[in-house]
Amino acid sequence: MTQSDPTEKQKYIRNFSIVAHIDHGKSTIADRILEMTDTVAKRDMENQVLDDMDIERERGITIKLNAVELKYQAQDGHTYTFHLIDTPGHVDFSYEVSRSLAACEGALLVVDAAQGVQAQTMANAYLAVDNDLEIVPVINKVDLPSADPDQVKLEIADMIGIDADNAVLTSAKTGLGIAGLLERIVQDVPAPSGDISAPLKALIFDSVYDSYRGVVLSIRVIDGQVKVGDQIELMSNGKKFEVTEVGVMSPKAVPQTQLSVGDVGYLSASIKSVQDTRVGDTITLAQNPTQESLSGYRKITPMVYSGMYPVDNAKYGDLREALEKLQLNDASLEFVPETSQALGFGFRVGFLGLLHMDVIQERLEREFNLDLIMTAPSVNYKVVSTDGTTKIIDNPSQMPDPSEIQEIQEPVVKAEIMVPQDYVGAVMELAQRKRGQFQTMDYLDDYHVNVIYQLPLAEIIYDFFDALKSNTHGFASLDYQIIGYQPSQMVKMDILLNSEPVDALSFIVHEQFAANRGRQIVQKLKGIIPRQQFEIAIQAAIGNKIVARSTVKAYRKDVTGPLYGGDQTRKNKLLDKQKRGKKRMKEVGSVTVPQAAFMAVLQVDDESK
Ligand SMILES: Nc1nc2c(ncn2[C@@H]2O[C@H](COP(=O)(O)OP(=O)(O)OP(=O)(O)O)[C@@H](O)[C@H]2O)c(=O)[nH]1
Repeated sequence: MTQSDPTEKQKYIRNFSIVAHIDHGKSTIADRILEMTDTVAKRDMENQVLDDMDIERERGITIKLNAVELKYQAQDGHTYTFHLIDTPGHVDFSYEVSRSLAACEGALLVVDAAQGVQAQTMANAYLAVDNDLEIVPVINKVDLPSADPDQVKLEIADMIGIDADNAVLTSAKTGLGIAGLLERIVQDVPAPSGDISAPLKALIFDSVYDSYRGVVLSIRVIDGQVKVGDQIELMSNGKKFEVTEVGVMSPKAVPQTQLSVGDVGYLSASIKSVQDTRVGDTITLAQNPTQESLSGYRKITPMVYSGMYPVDNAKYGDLREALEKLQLNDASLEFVPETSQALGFGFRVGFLGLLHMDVIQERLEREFNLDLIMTAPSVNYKVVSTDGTTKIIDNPSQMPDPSEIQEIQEPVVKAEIMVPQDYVGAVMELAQRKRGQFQTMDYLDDYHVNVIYQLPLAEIIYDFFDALKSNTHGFASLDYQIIGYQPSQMVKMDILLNSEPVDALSFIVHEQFAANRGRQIVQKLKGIIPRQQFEIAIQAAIGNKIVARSTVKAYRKDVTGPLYGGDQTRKNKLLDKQKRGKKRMKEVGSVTVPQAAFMAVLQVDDESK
């Protein structure tokens, strides 16, 4: 089959992403671009228009990728259609980056002029290179007094290996350089190369659930075209649907009659089940299907698992529905039903990291109005039994009896820590403490070192990143990937309340830290579990061996007791607070256990005794 010439429209399309290390200014650059192309009227311009979820605004981070269409009148007199796809920068969300890159021909690689190249700059640049994208280096925040664009150019060349002599210098804050950046997009990013006369081939790179329209897909048309009334087929499962609406985001949804080769837009087709659509899947026409689907995205597997239980057991169905809806947007979110003796019916949920977990929990509570109890996050372990079988365990309470275990293996990561040479000692000390094994150390230029360690994932997911930042005054950056499993001396710690083991409080810990962690957790729980009308004995045990114990004395609680006088508003406030706190408590046997107890294991410090 010969490829037909690109259409006139196609020649003037530019599809690009913005990639960067966190906080280097992607969202602000996107805002300026929207403003300069009059996509958003100045008066409607809120900061970071693309970050439209409340949580994103509040935390100032981008969680979901967003695609927006804008028109740009270039100096050559033509009007270009830009599709800008914003991507998140946090290490937890790097899978979103790879999804959006597959829909583009180019990437703006944004680097902070004061901070220079960081670990995620490199990781994202490599993803862009893997996707054969044209990279436009952008050095942002040149308004900062500490900006050193020439140094950053050298870093981009030395550390990433792309020519940065003609990098675009911008200040997204003042708007400086943004006009030049728009021209560079026209010149450097290639027009999409697909074939309009070929059968439809479109990539699903995102999806959201809308209660009126059903599932709304974000798509990139690679070949052919699609219009309202077409019968489409999802190539992974053969399911067919009739298209009810296609359009572009500009940045609000604007319906169109069709989407054709090179376009990035949305499509809805009365798809009711959130299970039917898979991000990374290919859409084609049922009548005239394409022969080959696009190569899917790399499969993303969760790193951390946590139990999620509704405080009110009657909300189990609501929780399932809410998780299903979130999963639609989030290919990496996994969940299966699980039961806990202590907490009742809930789900084991897999996350990419703790930030991801936090965000999901917050969305469930805010958007779906659910009160949840979550158990401490855990990685998964491979357990080789004495009978030779191997099982994957992602819930500590399912760990078999020690007498049946031949070996426990834990996931390990290759961690690349990029740091100025002065801090190498601090990094090594931290990694060593976290059971790391030194691999290699490379000088990236005269000043930056890439220190490579093999580290247990369990040590990395908790506070490693924060500890790394504080030990290096914020200069270190981290990128990691799971490389396999290694045998480790892990043990399961049980927590008993009044001699009854509480399954949801068990955790797995390295033998070396076990006794200390047992002692600390018992102390923590003593502070967290409120006094009740009877005494509560708290014990930590490995198998039958009790390693620590403590007691919460009986007490009739009256939070307003210590308040003198009759300040009723203050009293009411306290009572209100207590009532709200109650929502996140669970009766475990006869003991009332607050949410914080299940997360206490995250707060213990293996160093302090
Ligand atoms: N001085 C200065 N500050 C900037 C500039 N561009 C962005 N900032 C600030 O840098 C911070 C991070 O900017 P964002 O646009 O949120 O960064 P991001 O890369 O999108 O971050 P994530 O969405 O969290 O990945 C914000 O406080 C911005 O106001 C700039 O050119 N100059």
